[in-house]
Amino acid sequence: MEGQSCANTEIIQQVPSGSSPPPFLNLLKIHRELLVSKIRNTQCLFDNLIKNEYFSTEDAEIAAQFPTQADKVRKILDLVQSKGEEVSEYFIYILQEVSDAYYELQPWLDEIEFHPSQNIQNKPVVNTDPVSRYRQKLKYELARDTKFVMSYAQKEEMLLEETYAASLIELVSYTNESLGKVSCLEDLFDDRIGLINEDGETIYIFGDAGIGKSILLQKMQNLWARGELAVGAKFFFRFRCRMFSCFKENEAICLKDLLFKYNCYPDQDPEEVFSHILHFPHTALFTFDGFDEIHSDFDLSSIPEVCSPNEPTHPLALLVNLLSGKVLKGSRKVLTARTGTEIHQNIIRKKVLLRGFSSNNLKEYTKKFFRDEECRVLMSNQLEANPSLCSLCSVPLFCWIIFKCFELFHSMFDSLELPNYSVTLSDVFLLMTEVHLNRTLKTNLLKKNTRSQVETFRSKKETLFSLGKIAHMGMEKSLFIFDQEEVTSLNMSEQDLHLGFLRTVHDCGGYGDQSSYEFLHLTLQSFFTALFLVTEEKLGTKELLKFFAECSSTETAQSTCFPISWLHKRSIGEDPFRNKEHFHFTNLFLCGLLSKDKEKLLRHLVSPAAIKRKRNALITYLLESMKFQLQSLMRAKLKGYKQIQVMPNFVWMLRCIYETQSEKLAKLTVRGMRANYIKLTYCNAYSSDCSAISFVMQHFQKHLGLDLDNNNINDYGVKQLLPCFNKLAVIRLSVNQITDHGVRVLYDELSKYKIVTSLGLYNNQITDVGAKYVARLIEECSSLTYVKIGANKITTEGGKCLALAIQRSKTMYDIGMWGNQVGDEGAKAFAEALRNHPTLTNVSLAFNGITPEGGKSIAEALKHNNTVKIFWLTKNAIDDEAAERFAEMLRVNKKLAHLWLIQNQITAKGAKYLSEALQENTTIKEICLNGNLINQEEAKAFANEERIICF
Ligand SMILES: Nc1ncnc2c1ncn2[C@@H]1O[C@H](COP(=O)(O)OP(=O)(O)OP(=O)(O)O)[C@@H](O)[C@H]1O
Repeated sequence: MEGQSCANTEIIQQVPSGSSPPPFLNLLKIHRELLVSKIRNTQCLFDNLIKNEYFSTEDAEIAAQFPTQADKVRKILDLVQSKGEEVSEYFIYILQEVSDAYYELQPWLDEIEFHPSQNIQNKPVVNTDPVSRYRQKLKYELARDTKFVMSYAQKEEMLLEETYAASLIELVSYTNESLGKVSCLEDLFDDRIGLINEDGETIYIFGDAGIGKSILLQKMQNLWARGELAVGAKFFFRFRCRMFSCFKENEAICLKDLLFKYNCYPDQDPEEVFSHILHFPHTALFTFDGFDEIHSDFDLSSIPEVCSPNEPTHPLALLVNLLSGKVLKGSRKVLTARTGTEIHQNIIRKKVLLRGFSSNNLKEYTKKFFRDEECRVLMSNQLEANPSLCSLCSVPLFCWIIFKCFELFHSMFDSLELPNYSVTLSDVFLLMTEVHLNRTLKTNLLKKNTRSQVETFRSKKETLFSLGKIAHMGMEKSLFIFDQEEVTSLNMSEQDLHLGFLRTVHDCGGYGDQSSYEFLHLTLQSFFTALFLVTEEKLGTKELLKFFAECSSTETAQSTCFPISWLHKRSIGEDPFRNKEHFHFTNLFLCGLLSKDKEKLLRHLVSPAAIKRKRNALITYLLESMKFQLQSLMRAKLKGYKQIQVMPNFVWMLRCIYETQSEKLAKLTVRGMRANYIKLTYCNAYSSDCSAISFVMQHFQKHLGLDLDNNNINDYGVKQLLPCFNKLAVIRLSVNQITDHGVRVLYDELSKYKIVTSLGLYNNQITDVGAKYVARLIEECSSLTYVKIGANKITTEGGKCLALAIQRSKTMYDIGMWGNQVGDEGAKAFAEALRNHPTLTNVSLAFNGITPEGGKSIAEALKHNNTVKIFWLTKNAIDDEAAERFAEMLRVNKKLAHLWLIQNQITAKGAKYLSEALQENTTIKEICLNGNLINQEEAKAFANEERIICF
């Protein structure tokens, strides 16, 4: 040590005074052993030193003849040091520049704060290290190959960057209990979370078909290639598992072949590269996609226990050895498979479950998919409008298909102006089927798929039949899980089973070790059942319509919906609360598949005669059923209207009619209604149902009342009503989810036709913006006399606009504002409207934050009003002083019949004013003071005045 510091002093002393070049030679001396242990590649040093004439070829030969790498490095260091400061500096510069080869020395370079002089920086350095050259090649190829995502239908390419959205990734235990969420892809390799088996080497990612396993691996590969996956991997090898089952049984390859021949070949010195990988296995990362896709007769139990990386073996055995760590122990492996694939527990290090899109992920994906904001908003509304579509969208593949359908619809609507073109659920499912069927073409990576939908369906006819058969068999028995025997008896091929419509189910008991299957989504089983009903050539009418009968289990439904006796089938003791959605969906798809425009496709699967026969049977049935249902509905007569109140089942009927896209059926339904006021309240109708509702309602000849109160309709739903606005005289949409945008649509449409008399918007999400549209409607449509817009988010501003519109209107009869926040200023504006209004009869400003000040203005205005009969001021802050003004008003006003002052702050004093005033007023029928500050004892004072109600 002492000697060393002496030598340093000596060197430093040699530096000419006035300049202070860094002591590079000295650095090489001090850190000699570190350099010897970390420099693995000497060729690159030789190449650069010779090229810059710092070394002669003899120098290189002398150093190269040493048998070990360490001795070679020692000799090089000796030679470099002997040649002085500049060569030493250039030597360190090589280490810095070829960072790939000397990556282990990068921390050291940081530590010594190495900054080469300008002279040295001007000297060239070439990277001739085969390992780092190989790494660069891997990076380049992966970056190139992962830049684009081929769409599932294989018809277009999209940039990964612009396509990928995060999804729900969960670390789980062997038994799939959650161990935490993965927030970034590095978490997958971090042993601090989700480690379940230290000895396992494989990170096992699983999830359903189309959930995003492959794209997740692609994202991982792309990040690595761009240097953005900080997990310390120097080499990245990716494989599709299906490749391993393409070999013949007697074929054998060794690890080197697998890496180099079947992945990426090193341009220089493969031996050195391979030996580097063998020496540093932890720097290699593998991804194996789709373990479920391996189909081979190869006997995995025949894999030998001991294995060497150099020994050729069957590729499948090599895969298993890699995954289990018998070959290249310490390397990292990521394996994906569909849910239900059997993987040996002992090879698993971590288990990762892909759950698809959360609602936030879905929003992000929607943003990426639809660049155009208008389109994006429309799509989001549609998803909100349709819970069955929305639930399908948690599976990214389905989401993509649904978005594609929407895009198509939107482009047609915009560019070709086909306002009548509508996408039905059957359209979406047909596209979904087409995409899945095209999966089999996935192997051909270079060729885009140009097959039409017809060709795809025709070529996969048998597969569709098999799937239809199994779905139908299950639907008949209410069976959703199929065992191997059932599958075999229906001749389902292995390939059909793995197309992605079915998934394997485990732990369902009773089936022993054999696999069982279920459809990926229950609606898919319904769809295939319908497809079976349509494509089974000889199927009779009874069989065809069987599931309509299944939908009617309760007495009411049975007696009201289904008039055809042979369709009735209900065993005693059947559970009336059984969920019937899958039957409803089957019927829905049956209607869709038998619609006229699907015939072009389906006649390739079944004869046109059979389709026609079935369509006729279906239409006849729907008509009879509709007639029967309508006959038994509750009917009432309102002023000028004949009302019917329909049941939730009726919404399914409308959905079916819409799916048939049959105008004739829609017209006949309207005729059969024999009513012009349709009450669809509490029918659990969603916005998407509004398409079906307007598809039928637009055929009314005259004005129509449509009551959709208490459903799940949002702005999107309002838009879907577009085709029937020209008929709507009464439109009630209270207790739904309508915002200002929906109100804007209402204004635009209703003001065009000016026939609306009554508008119900109670309990929605309307703000002052929406209130202004309603105000304009009141002003512009003298027909509008009845508006309920309470329980929204309207404040003073909106309140004032409404009041002003009412003031200007010569026809307004009823305004309901219960539960907004117009406050005193709003109340004053309403007071102005009341003065001498010619028609206003019912007014509610209940629960609107009105204090005595606002109350007084109203009382004052009512002195000058001769139309209002009922006034609600319930739940405000009216006190005795204001009550006194109301009392004064009652001495003058001779029209008001009901004054509601429930839950205010009136005491016995205020009540006394009112009671006294009644002596001069015979028109008022009641003043309701319940919930004010009057106790039982005090109330006795007004016992003689029946019209004062305190309790
Ligand atoms: N995270 C995601 N972001 C954007 N799109 C996605 C995402 N995940 C999946 N997709 C879409 O779904 C399609 C199917 O995904 P992917 O091929 O990764 O599914 P998979 O789980 O590997 O399915 P399979 O088991 O059928 O092979 C993709 O082509 C893409 O359109």
